[in-house]
Amino acid sequence: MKDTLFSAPIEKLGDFTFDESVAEVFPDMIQRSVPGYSNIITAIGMLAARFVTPHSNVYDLGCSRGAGILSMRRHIQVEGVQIIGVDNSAPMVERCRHHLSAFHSTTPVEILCDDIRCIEIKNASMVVLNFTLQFLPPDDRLALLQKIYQGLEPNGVLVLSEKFTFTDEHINTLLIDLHHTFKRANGYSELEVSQKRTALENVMRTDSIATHKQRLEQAGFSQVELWFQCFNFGSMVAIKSNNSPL
Ligand SMILES: C[S@@+](CC[C@H](N)C(=O)[O-])C[C@H]1O[C@@H](n2cnc3c(N)ncnc32)[C@H](O)[C@@H]1O
Ligand SMILES: O=C(O)C(=O)C[C@]1(C(=O)O)C=C[C@@H](O)C=C1
Repeated sequence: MKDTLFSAPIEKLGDFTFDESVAEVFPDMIQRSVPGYSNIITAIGMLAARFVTPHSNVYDLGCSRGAGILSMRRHIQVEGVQIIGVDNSAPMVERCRHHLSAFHSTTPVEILCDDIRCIEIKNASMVVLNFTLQFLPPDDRLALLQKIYQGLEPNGVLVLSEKFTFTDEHINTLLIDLHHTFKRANGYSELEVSQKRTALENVMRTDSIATHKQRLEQAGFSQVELWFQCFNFGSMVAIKSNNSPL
């Protein structure tokens, strides 16, 4: 379904939430809003083919309607893998479960309606945070990454995709502007772009690439790299090294 949520003037613009109306249009919204989204989803599948090991767990934290899970599941060839998707939006979880059940697979998937800060992560070969960390309060981000690091097995991978801010004001303005041009090219009006931006202001706090790298390293990851960037959006991989002390 087409996203027209911000197309008419909204008198009292509240904070953006992943409610019923957002969940309904979400695939169209994210596809038209995030440059490179499809490439990232495809690459998550390619990474799953390389990193997922037999008899391990795979987590998609903030899985929304399950695009990342489907991509991983299609590429997992090893046996005994359990995929766990987590999202605290009930309307997203409902659609995710329904969508996944339409495809046959031998790899089981469990979708939990829960807060990613509360779940246990263990025996993981791959963890995905695809545009989710930016919605956590900044003070909670390090603890989540530490929990992920501890739950990963050696050689396990974390994929972290985010919208970024840039410390150079000129570059920051340029990349935000290019993102808005991208959204306009995808059919969003000036009003839609600006109302969504205001709605996101209090709920989505973005970090710089340098902040993400530092935080990942602080959490324990020694191998961290940005593998994709388009304008102010991108995706990083962080690998738990083989000779990790933890
Ligand atoms: C931008 S969407 C993620 C998109 C999705 N990963 C994909 O690739 O299609 C962010 C998701 O994170 C979920 N979310 C945000 N904070 C959360 C939290 N603390 N616990 C669980 N889910 C959360 C939201 O409900 C939303 O579905
Ligand atoms: O639409 C925007 O401007 C965004 O920042 C995109 C973004 C995201 O980065 O997660 C914000 C909220 C929606 O979940 C989909 C995409």
